[in-house]
Amino acid sequence: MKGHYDEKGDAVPSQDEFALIRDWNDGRQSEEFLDSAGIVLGIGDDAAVVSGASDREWLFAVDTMVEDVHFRDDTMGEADVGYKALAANVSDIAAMGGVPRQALVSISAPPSWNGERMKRLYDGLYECAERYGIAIIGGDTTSAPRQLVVSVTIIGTVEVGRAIRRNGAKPGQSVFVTGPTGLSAAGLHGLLKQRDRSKETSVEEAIPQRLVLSHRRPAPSVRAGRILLETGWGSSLNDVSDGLASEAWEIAEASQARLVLRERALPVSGDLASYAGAQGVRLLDWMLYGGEDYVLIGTVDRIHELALKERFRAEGLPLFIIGEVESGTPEVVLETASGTRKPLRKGGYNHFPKG
Ligand SMILES: Nc1ncnc2c1ncn2[C@@H]1O[C@H](COP(=O)(O)OP(=O)(O)O)[C@@H](O)[C@H]1O
Ligand SMILES: Cc1ncc(C[n+]2csc(CCOP(=O)(O)OP(=O)(O)O)c2C)c(N)n1
Ligand SMILES: [Mg+2]
Ligand SMILES: [Mg+2]
Ligand SMILES: [Mg+2]
Repeated sequence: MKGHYDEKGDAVPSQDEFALIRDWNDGRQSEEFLDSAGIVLGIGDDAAVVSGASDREWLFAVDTMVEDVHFRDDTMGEADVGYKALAANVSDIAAMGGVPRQALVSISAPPSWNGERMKRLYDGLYECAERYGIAIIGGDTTSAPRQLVVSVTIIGTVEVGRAIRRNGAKPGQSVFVTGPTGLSAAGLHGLLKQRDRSKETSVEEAIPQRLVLSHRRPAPSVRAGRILLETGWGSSLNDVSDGLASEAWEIAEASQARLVLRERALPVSGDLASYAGAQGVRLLDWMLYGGEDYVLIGTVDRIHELALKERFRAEGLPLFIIGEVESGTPEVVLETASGTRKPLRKGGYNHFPKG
C-alpha cells in the first residue's frame, strides 16, 4: 500500500497500511457501543475476540463489491460504495431471519482511491453499521493494481434451530415479497445513460431520485426477517440480489416445488412504471431480472397470511402476496393478467455468462 499515496502526492502522505487502517476506523464506534455489542477485543490484534451466547447459533456470510462490476465512479459515490457493501451483507442475515452483529472489512485499494476517497467510503460503511447496530471488528488491507475491491464478512445470530432456509416452501403456501423490485436496476440504467449522454451533450435527463437511491443505498429489512422468524410463519426465505426470478428459482429448487408468480400481484412502484414508460423499457424485465433490490422473497402458510400482513402493517412494513407454491417439477412460472402461464427463465445477474 505504501508508495501509492506518496507517488500521487495525495492528502495522506507516506502512511503505511497500519496508519491508514487507524485513519479509516479510529473513533468511529464508541467503547460503550462495542462493549454492549460483546466485543472483548476489536480492531488491532491478530484476531477479534467476541463473547458468545449459548442460546444462539452464528450466521456467517460474505459478499464482495468490485469496481466496474458492482459500481463505477459515475454510478456510485465513495460513501455509497461503503454503505452498499455492508448493506448487501445485512440483507443475507435478514434473509435467514437473523440479527446482524459484527463485520470484517477487506479492502484492496488501487492508486486512484486516495486517502480522501477511502475516508468517504468508510463514512458510508460506518453509517450503515450505525443504522443496523453492527460492530466493525477487523478486516484486511492491500494495494491493488487498478480496481477497488471491498469484501465484507458479516456475522449474525439466530435462535438455535430457527434460521429460515430456502428449502421450506410447501405446496399450497403463498409467496410473498417485502417490497417492490426493479428500482435499483432502473436507477443504474438512468445513471449509465446519463454518463453516456453527458459525453455528447450537457442536457441531463431527470432520473427519479427514488430509483437512484434504491441503487445506491439499499435498505434491507432485518425487522421483516425477524417478524417471519418470531412468528414462526416464514417457511422459506431468500433475499433478492440477482433478481426476483432468480431468487424464486433458488427457493423452488431448494424446496423441490413450483412457484407460480401472478403478474398482477407483483408490487409496482409508480416512479418505476413512469420511468420505464418514458425510457421504452419493459417494466417487467426490470422487476423480474434487474437485481440488487435487497428485499426478501419467501413463503407463508395460507392460514397465517392475513395475520402476517397485519403484523407487517402494524410495524409500518410492506408485504405483498405475489403467488402460490404448487407441487411438481421445481420451476417458476408467471401467470399473466389474461390467466395464461409462462415459464420464467432462471436468468438474473450472472457473473460468468456463457459465450
Ligand atoms: N467461493 C466460494 N466458496 C465457497 N462457498 C461459496 C463461494 N461463493 C459462494 N459460496 C456460497 O454459495 C452460496 C450461494 O452464494 P451467493 O449466490 O453469492 O449467495 P447470495 O446471493 O445470497 O449472496 C452461499 O452459501 C455462499 O456462501
Ligand atoms: C456498473 C454496474 N454494472 C452492473 C451492475 C449490476 N450488477 C452488478 S452485480 C449484480 C448482482 C448482485 O451482485 P452479486 O455479486 O451477484 O451478489 P450476490 O448474489 O452474491 O449477493 C448486479 C445486478 C452494477 N451494480 N453496476
Ligand atoms: Mg453472495
Ligand atoms: Mg442472499
Ligand atoms: Mg449473485
